[in-house]
Amino acid sequence: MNKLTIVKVKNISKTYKLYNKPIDRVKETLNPFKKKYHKEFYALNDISFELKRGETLGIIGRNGNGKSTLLKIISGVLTPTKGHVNTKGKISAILELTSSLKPELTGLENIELNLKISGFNKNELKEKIKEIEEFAEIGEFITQPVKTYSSGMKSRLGFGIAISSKPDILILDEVLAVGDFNFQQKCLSKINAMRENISMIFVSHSMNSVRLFCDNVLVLEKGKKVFYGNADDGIKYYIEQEENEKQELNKKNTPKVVKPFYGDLFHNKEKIINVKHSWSKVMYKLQEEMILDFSFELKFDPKNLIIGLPIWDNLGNNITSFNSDFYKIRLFKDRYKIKGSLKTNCYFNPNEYSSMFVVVDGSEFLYRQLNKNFTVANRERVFGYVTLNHEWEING
Ligand SMILES: Nc1ncnc2c1ncn2[C@@H]1O[C@H](COP(=O)(O)OP(=O)(O)OP(=O)(O)O)[C@@H](O)[C@H]1O
Repeated sequence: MNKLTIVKVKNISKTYKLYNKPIDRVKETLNPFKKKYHKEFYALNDISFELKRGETLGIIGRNGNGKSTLLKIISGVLTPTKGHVNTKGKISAILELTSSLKPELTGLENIELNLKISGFNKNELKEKIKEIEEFAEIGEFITQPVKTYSSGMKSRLGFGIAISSKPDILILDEVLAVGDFNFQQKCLSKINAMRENISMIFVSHSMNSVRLFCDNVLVLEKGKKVFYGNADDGIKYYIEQEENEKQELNKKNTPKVVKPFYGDLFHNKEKIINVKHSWSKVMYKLQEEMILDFSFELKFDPKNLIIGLPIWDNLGNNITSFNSDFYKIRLFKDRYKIKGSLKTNCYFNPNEYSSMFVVVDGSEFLYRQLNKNFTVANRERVFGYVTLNHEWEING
């Protein structure tokens, strides 16, 4: 191991046997042919890195990706299935702040016990106890059994004890996630003051703390090392990855798109030709003016011409429909040439919509074809599917 290297983690893997049913474990033990009834689960998969003196390494990753398992292996609480860890000097691990505390003993007795285990002599003890007492701010409860403490008090005491043992390697697992703001600040400044003299491994979900303290970052994903290097780059990598996953999840969670039921598409070319219809834009914002321009020619004399414009959302719900009875059409040579537009305001929720251009004469369909889809994109949402143009009149 290099002179400056304090922790060397080499090809660490930790596997667990996963059984579908508890009985499978018994079956496996009793099977004369050593038949396997379990699946192998990799909590950690071939992890290697080195930590140098004075360096702080942040380990980040989402829940269940192996961070705590790695810390436990480095601090000797767990043995790896494969690989090995070499460490130089004294390790103090705060895996669970309160795990080192004995509930029946008082705060003072707990401090004393831990300091003795850490090898402090009688002369040093008094001063150290005072230091921890001051840090933990337990007040008169320091002479009461720890089982009577609040969780915040236990955390303060646990942290105080752990850092006072003058470790060479300090391992911190989410310590800053507990306790109130003041306590967190106190821990942070204590950690900061110790940084230069010791090596630290630091698990946190707070990217700010990681950015503040860590030189390097190890990103774990499903037990694998997916990034190791400079803290800023590591955080960027992690955040980008999280964003991508969120997007994937959103895609999965979006309801299955059902093809809207439009009825049969239809075009009677004997009676209607040169039909054009299009929305002014493909994307609208809330309240924006929407225009559908249309034109067509009729090869006959209509009795009661109606243009319809039904609209569906992406799930096939028929949101609304515009209808126009109109007669004012001008005979142009042998044809009726019609040109017009429908204007409305966009009061639809953000979504993708389909609409149809329908021409009917009395009860006879002449034309039923889809327009190009339009999308409504805005941050604000309306209540329900759509908001209708309206005015309130309220008299007090
Ligand atoms: N004793 C065990 N038996 C089986 N699986 C285990 C055992 N201990 C941990 N695991 C699994 O190993 C994986 C890694 O767990 P670990 O606690 O290291 O994750 P983590 O990244 O620290 O998560 P968190 O951020 O939630 O603390 C998880 O999927 C967990 O369910």
